[in-house]
Amino acid sequence: MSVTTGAPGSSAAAAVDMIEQAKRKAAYRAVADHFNSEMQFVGIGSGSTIIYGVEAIKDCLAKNPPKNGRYIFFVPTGFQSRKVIEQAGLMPMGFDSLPENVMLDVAFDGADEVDDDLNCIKGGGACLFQEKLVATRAKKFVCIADYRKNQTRLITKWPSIPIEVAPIAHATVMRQLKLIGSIEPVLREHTLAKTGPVQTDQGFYIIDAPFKPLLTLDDVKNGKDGSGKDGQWEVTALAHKIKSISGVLEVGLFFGPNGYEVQAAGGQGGQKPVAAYFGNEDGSVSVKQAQPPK
Ligand SMILES: O=C[C@H](O)[C@H](O)[C@H](O)COP(=O)(O)O
Repeated sequence: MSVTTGAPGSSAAAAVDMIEQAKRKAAYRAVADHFNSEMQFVGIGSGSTIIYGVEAIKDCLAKNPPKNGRYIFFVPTGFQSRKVIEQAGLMPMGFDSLPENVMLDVAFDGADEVDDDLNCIKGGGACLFQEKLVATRAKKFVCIADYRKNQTRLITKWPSIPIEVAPIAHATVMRQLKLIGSIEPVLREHTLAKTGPVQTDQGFYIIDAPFKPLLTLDDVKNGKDGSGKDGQWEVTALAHKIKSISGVLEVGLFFGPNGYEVQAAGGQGGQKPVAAYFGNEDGSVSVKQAQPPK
């Protein structure tokens, strides 16, 4: 996760403040559109933007508390996420404690980049495995981000795909990634005081794998070749290819049918969001959304 800072009063500080305001605006809109106090189970993602999502939920509950002393359970996607839930005074529930047949009413999360088909790159903050578990357990998965994440294709501004790997397999996975066209994948390492590889909540490593900008399904329908020839991939094809490498726990591409489509076909949730909210520089919010069921 990159964090830009600047001296108070400087133009860098003003830019940071504008980005934070954009995230907050997007979060409040997303929560207003997709959360209410009658819900019972809500997924909470990871990163800097979801903090505003939880703030918006807390504000909403202060105005409209659940009736008859009922609790809403908030399911985290990792350590940081659980702390955010606890610090807001909300009730956390571990993913593995969810009753068997229960779906989350909604799950909110950030994203590193979102394309025009609502495919996402996630894992910039080293969380992606639990995020995918939670997203696919939700009736609707909703992303919140700022304008920098809103792109036509993935790997436009965000440079690489985070991939969670078993430590023992990291070198062999990196070799495989190069063979399928990744341009110099790197093992993510700590950049501050501690040295060594970043470890996820599962004790795994993260490889950041750059690729050429990814094609959408529309690009393929319009005749472009996304099969990986010359390292040019369509999102879904690449996600399956990476997931099939031994040693990969999860890939930070959220793709395929969204929750509405999966449920219409008799399944549970989907890993692609049904809506993504982007706070803009001018204070407005842009929304990309899938067609809700009739
Ligand atoms: O690993 C981190 C998660 O996928 C985050 O949701 C994603 O990186 C977005 O983070 P942020 O809200 O800090 O931009």
